[in-house]
Amino acid sequence: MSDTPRDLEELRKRIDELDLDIMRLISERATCAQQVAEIKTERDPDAAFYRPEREAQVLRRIMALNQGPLDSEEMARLFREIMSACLALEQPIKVAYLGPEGTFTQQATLKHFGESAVSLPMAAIDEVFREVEAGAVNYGVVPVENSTEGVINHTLDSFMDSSLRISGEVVLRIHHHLLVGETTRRDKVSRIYSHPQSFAQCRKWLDAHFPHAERVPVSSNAEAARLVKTEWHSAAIAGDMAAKLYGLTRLAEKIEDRPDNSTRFLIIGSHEVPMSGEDKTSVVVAMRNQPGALHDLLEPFHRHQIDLTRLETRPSRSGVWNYVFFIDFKGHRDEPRVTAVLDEVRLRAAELKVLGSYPMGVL
Ligand SMILES: C=C(O[C@@H]1C=C(C(=O)O)C=C[C@H]1O)C(=O)O
Repeated sequence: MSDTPRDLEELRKRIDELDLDIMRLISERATCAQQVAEIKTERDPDAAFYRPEREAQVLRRIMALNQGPLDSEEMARLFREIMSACLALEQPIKVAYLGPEGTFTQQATLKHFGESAVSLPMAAIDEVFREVEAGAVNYGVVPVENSTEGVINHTLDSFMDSSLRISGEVVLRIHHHLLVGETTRRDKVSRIYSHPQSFAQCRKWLDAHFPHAERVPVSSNAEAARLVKTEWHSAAIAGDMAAKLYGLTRLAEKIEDRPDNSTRFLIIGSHEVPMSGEDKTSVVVAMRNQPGALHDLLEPFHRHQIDLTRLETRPSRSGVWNYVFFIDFKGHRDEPRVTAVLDEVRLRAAELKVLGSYPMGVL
């Protein structure tokens, strides 16, 4: 490629012009979003500005129409931030997440709502639920399942007692690193801190590389990173956010045993979300303890050709029935075939609770 000063100068001039165009267009977009907010408030003074189904549609459209050279996910991420900033102009959205700061749940929160959201760390999953229930925040974010380690029971249990709805999902690729501080003697690492889930996700790597180091489970990856800061013989297994927050460096990168290791998080709120066109529904069903109960439950889904994406069983905490099933499937509760299935299941079940219909994760 020719790289004479003249070409460079011209390209930079063109970039300056384009930046002005982009700025003008983003400002015009922000003004439109402000006008949408005005119309919403005129119609209903308590209207929610944030519309998850509309945001999902905006991002899907961008991904479908993008022609490169940036890849579609990268392009959608940029638009995610533009929307986040437009929304914050009206009212920054407040989101409680399972903390502390620097956890993967915070990373998922920012991935879903963008950097302009106000994110508030909570000490436990039920605290996230409580903050949303109390109306102290607009939404909450909690982990629900990991591709290596399976379901996070605490989150499922919290849904049993809550009236909150699921209003979205976000899937995050989880990359773990072995992190050390400035004073760590790298050849003398004798203790490794992490969350038990992360230890489980990196078990083989640890057995191969640090078979003799003591593995100390702590309440979060971020807590592990915090502890390492002051201990010269310790390391932590944690992600990028925790590394950045505590100024740690990576002794080894991406040490998770499975390269496709990912965690799914749920967005919880108090509103029902209208159809976005590509939706999922989550329900919890209690069945009586009798032969064929699971077959009876699943048969209507099969007959109506509804795609199940997850099925979990939890022990019931009430004596009346023995099985509680958490089911995720494709479709929105307002679609006729979904309504039909739910009506049928309701007849067969001891109890059915729709936890929410929500857009399938886009980013
Ligand atoms: C502008 C709107 O409101 C909000 C802002 C959006 C945006 O910037 O595109 C999309 C959905 C809402 O969260 C809208 O409902 O269209």
